[in-house]
Amino acid sequence: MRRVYRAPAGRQQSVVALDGVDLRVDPGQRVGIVGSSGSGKSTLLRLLLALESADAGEIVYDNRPIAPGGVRDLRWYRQQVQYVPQDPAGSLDPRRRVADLVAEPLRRLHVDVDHRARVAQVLAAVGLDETFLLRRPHELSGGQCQRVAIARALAPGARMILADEPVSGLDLPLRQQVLAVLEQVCATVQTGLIIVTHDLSVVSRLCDRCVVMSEGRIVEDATTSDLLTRPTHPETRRLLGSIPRLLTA
Ligand SMILES: Nc1ncnc2c1ncn2[C@@H]1O[C@H](COP(=O)(O)OP(=O)(O)OP(=O)(O)O)[C@@H](O)[C@H]1O
Repeated sequence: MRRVYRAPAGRQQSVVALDGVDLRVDPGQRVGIVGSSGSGKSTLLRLLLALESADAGEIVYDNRPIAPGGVRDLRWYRQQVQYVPQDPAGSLDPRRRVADLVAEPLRRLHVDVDHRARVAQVLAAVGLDETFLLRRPHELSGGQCQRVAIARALAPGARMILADEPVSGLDLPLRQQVLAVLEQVCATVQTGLIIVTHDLSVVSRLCDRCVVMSEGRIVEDATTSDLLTRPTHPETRRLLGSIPRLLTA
């Protein structure tokens, strides 16, 4: 796949955000996408979410090509592939209650299940009991907001969760809590995960596979344990060097 952002008239050069990216993810796989700032991670995620089109190449899911389009065309895909944003507090409508926030994708995507039961089920999966149903986002901690965001993603029955730096805005104890929730959810609900992060320790905890990006290309793609113990690309070694504790683990 290739994605180029054209320069506005009279401005600097176009940016090649992705070039020659070829990624196959199997059902249930948990893949970390790491790389330095500007390496193309978020662009890849936006393409996978069908929010933007590639200039060359395509996204294929279950043998069907995916392209940005109308809500109706993409409804089935949006049910299967859901997004957890970086800033949960900012992404949750402050006026709505948790029950309503989690039910919203069920309504929008016309998911034919008992909405009330599904909301309770996914909230329980992220460790929030019914006392949270009537709270609004300002009555939640950052970690609880992120749990609600994960519950929202799970609600339509997603088979794959795409997350962009889902714990980077949280302090250390909350990061650990949310990582534990994601870990547990992936294991119990058996959903796949593609997680964009700067942090290899997040990958080592959650992912069975890791893809390293540099300047719009995939420069290394390996099992997490191989990547952490036998990195082959200089960019991977550089990223590992920024977390020395992992090198000695
Ligand atoms: N809408 C856009 N218009 C122009 N250039 C863009 C746009 N979005 C991204 N880019 C450029 O594309 C390249 C890849 O950006 P991208 O956000 O995908 O990187 P990233 O690896 O996610 O970075 P970060 O870790 O800082 O979020 C960068 O050079 C960026 O400046």
